[in-house]
Amino acid sequence: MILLKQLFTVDTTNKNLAFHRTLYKHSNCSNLHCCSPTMSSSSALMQTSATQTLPPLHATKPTSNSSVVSPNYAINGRNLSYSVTTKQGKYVPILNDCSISIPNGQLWMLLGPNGCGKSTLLKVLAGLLNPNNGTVYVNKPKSFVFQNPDHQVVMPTVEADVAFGLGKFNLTEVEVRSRVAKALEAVGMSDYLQRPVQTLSGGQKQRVAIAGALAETCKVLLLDELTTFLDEQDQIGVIKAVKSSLDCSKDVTALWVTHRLEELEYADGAVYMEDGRVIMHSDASSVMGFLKERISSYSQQINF
Ligand SMILES: Nc1ncnc2c1ncn2[C@@H]1O[C@H](COP(=O)(O)OP(=O)(O)OP(=O)(O)O)[C@@H](O)[C@H]1O
Repeated sequence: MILLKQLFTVDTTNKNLAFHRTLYKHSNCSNLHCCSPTMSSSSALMQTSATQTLPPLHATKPTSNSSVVSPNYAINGRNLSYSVTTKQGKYVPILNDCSISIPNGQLWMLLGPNGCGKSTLLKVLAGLLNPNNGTVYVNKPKSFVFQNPDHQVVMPTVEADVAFGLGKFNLTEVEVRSRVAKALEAVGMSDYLQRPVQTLSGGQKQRVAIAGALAETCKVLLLDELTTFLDEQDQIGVIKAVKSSLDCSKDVTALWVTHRLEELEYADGAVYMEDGRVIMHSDASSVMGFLKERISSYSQQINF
């Protein structure tokens, strides 16, 4: 496992967004192109020294080039490229011709070394960034949950926080309570209804944030490295909560950005990125096998 972490944790660049969840509670994340994330000015496509020495890649599983809107895919991004031009006028490519298709009702992981473009791709899919090229289809409503648990919860109690986004639906009090109860059950937090949010652990806050999205009947969860700040117990709690909420509802799809390979065991499928490109897009066990082989080649190389 140490080697896996070496491969996936070389560049410790910024985490560059501190958007507050309230923004998304009001907007439902569908028309946020106007939000302008504060991006790092560090150079893009920062390939890690570890992966530079690796042997050539396996063939990437081809993805369909069919219609952008497919009833089978909750998320379908085709040939997405994204670049920025710095204040100094330097052109910085970040995503290069990325295609990604996530079937309805499944939990997929978006994996890759630090700085390979995972968060940027997720933000493009969320509509937070406009791609320079390509097309995006994501089922609505969609919700984006950020990695810092303290940015996720805004109300004094768990119940109030999960109910917070429901104001726009004109629901009766009974309907609100029922949605909140169902959402908290889906993430295993039913017993925490009246808990002050400041007494929750980081993982519990993440689960409350996910419950808030589920209460709003979101169809797609875009989850950006939720376990980064959590201890091991909390990490497992959050990933299991996502899995069980998908199992409960059947029509919620989740894309989970991570660089922890051990989380792959909970996924139906995975997309592996390097250097701004999608390298592999397949079922979870194939991607795991591919990455293990890659890590083994790497460890053989550094032993000589
Ligand atoms: N606005 C920007 N200007 C310059 N470089 C940027 C900008 N936005 C992102 N980058 C760079 O693009 C690369 C990809 O960033 P991104 O955050 O998508 O990577 P990541 O795979 O999510 O990384 P991590 O695992 O560390 O979170 C990084 O090198 C980052 O510094």
